[in-house]
Amino acid sequence: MSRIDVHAARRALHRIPELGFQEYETQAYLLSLLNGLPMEHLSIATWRTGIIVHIRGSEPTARIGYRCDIDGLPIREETGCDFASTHDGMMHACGHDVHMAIALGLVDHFAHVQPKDDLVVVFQPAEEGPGGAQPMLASTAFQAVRPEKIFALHVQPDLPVGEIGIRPGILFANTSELFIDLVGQGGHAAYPHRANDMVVAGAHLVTALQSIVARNVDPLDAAVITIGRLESGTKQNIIAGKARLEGTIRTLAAATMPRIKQRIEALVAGIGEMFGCATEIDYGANYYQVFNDEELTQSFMDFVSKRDLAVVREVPAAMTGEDFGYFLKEIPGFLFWLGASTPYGLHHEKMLPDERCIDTALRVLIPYFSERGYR
Ligand SMILES: CC(=O)N[C@@H](CCC[C@H](N)C(=O)O)C(=O)O
Repeated sequence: MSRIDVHAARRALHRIPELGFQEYETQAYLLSLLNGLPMEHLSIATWRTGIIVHIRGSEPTARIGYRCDIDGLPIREETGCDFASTHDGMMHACGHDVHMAIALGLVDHFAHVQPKDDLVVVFQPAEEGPGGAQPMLASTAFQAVRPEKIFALHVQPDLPVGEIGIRPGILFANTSELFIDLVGQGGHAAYPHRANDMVVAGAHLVTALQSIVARNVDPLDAAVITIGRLESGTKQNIIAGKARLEGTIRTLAAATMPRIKQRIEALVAGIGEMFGCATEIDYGANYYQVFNDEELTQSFMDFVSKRDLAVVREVPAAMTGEDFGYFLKEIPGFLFWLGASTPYGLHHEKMLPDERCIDTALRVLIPYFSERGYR
């Protein structure tokens, strides 16, 4: 019987990163492996560029979900590894190649060893944006096999292989993307008084935005505003008539997000007044916090520790975002960090998880699902 080599699959997937909702090659590759498995108790459905695998249990008392994400990032890879991205300017720099390999390992195992309960393994597109979880959750394909509990993981560069990090309650922040356009009047560099310089306006705005977290948010309530991209101008002696800021807002408390947005709107309106320019704000994709079901999380931590399957660390909440939060808003479950021992952080062009973490994840998850540890 054919088995999936999860390490080879991870390397193959690492070579072909694709952006959200464009994961066509990824989907085709995943399907080529999944379709080679014994099909006696397996059904495979697709949803856009995602895949939903339903594994029927032998004595089902519940339907349990496991979700991985499948998209890459617009980053030019600099790992120098021999299975580096072949897609120019794109990279699996957030570990989704590893996440997919683990999900493949689960399907492979349970295709050969039928689980007692039904399992639904979800390969979800567009986690990095614009957000695949919400529409996938609402889709007929997902609702047809909707699980009663759902689980996921994310690689964590800072934790060594063999460790997992988790906490009951909030683990990841609420997020909102942020896009701001400033439109003024360009002109000759030597005649600033006849133009309306959007480089200066953009620079003022980036600086002004820093005051929101510093001065409008309770210091005991964590929040972040990061501007990751600032684009303006075309040439050194031309005054720029446009500027675009792209960033993200993160808050641990859901109620802080609208307050920050109000302040951003006030500051952007102020910049419009100050520089006499038109302004536009777009909040792009918003992700709901990842809130781990407290009872399920605690019992998972005990399950893993008692069987010595991995070292379990209770970690603080992080300001990362994950649209898996939308699954957890509707279906109880949890997400945990999987130690991946790499010196470079998530979204870094040299980030390369130690792939032995795939074995840790399978060592933890296979008994958890087989023995119905979630009951
Ligand atoms: C785990 C991780 O790195 N997730 C991403 C999620 C992206 C959210 C959204 N596109 C945004 O930028 O706000 C993260 O950046 O935390």
